[in-house]
Amino acid sequence: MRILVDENIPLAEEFFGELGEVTRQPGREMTAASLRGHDILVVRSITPVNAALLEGADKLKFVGTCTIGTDHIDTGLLTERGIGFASAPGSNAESVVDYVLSSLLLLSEEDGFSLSGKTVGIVGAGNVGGRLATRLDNLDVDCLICDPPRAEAENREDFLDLDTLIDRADIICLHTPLVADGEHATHHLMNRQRIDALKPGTVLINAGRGDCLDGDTLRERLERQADLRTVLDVWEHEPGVDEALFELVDIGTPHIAGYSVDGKMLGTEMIYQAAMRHFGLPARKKLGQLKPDPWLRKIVLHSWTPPLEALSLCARACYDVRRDMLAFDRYRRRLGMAAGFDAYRREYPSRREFQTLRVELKKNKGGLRDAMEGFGFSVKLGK
Ligand SMILES: NC(=O)C1=CN([C@@H]2O[C@H](COP(=O)(O)OP(=O)(O)OC[C@H]3O[C@@H](n4cnc5c(N)ncnc54)[C@H](O)[C@@H]3O)[C@@H](O)[C@H]2O)C=CC1
Ligand SMILES: O=C(O)C(=O)[C@H](O)COP(=O)(O)O
Repeated sequence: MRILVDENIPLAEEFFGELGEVTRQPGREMTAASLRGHDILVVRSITPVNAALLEGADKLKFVGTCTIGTDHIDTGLLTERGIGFASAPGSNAESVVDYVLSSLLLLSEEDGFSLSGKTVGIVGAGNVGGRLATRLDNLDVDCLICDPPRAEAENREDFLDLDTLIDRADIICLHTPLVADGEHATHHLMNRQRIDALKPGTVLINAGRGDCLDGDTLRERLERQADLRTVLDVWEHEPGVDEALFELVDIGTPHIAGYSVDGKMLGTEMIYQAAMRHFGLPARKKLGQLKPDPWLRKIVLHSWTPPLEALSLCARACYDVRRDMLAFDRYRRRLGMAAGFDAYRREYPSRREFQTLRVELKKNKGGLRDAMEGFGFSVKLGK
């Protein structure tokens, strides 16, 4: 078999090599011509798998995307053409939650607020939003949820509509998929009326999809009144991000919230397993054998540390969003926005999830253990 794989997918040779020849290509350069003769296509979010690309599907039997989002895939067309398909739901959800928590820690340090005094509104409570709610809940942070599809399916009367959530929350986190139409469409879910309704001081985070938020309107609001705190990992028209909006946000990163080593490698493994199922073959390779050890395995807190100090110490040691903000800024100054956006993602440095870090506590009191576990670290009580 011949397998065409995006250049930015780790362990593709290790997983897919047993099936045949693996060819790498930058995702934005994949065309019908490059697809010809391939049996399997493995992509990331930057490759639209649509009628134009599938012109070259002369032998294609299976498409996998090593991502959670599937808005770049014409799944209906794949079904019509009898081509198997799989995505990697949940693969990098922990990584996105780490990103959001690191951003919140940074803003809380800069502005001198405590997360425990804030109400966080989560829009889209699936794998990412649901895990974020659990971790915040563990820290006794009040969470409000807006997720109309789940509210309907599960009869959840405690979920709110988006306008009520905007009215009540101090921090709003968008984790919706991009859905173009239908009852629960999310294109410009944060539209002019909702962006104008944001209270001064609101923290707005978008780590879902850029098109879920009307970027021009947000830019206009920030130009008019610099009274919001904004964190954008996803943008309209990536990689050609609006420079003026980028300059105005507090934390701006190039769609890397889900870029932990753990999340990316799990995505590859999930697509490998799905491909093997599709072809009726045994999936013998396991990620456990292939994943590198984290650079930092353990932190020992020798004496009691106030929980918030301990959290930010360990979170920063594991993943600090500042690294991505500063590095991306350097890349875009050197290469220009679009080239810098893609180059930083391609050369992304190693990053491990909070759950890979073991925190050893010599003394546990004042809810320290609960706070550390609640934040996602694995905790051991030492002697
Ligand atoms: N920035 C990044 O690097 C990453 C971004 N993502 C994006 O985040 C999205 C969410 O990821 P998951 O939580 O894993 O997906 P998921 O499919 O597990 O959850 C999405 C949730 O959004 C809800 N939803 C759908 N329409 C809605 C609406 N109109 N209003 C409110 N809620 C709505 C769904 O009911 C579902 O519970 C992905 O679709 C992807 O686009 C995912 C991973 C990494
Ligand atoms: O999983 C998703 O959905 C994502 O948004 C990816 O983590 C983003 O990575 P790329 O596919 O754009 O490299």
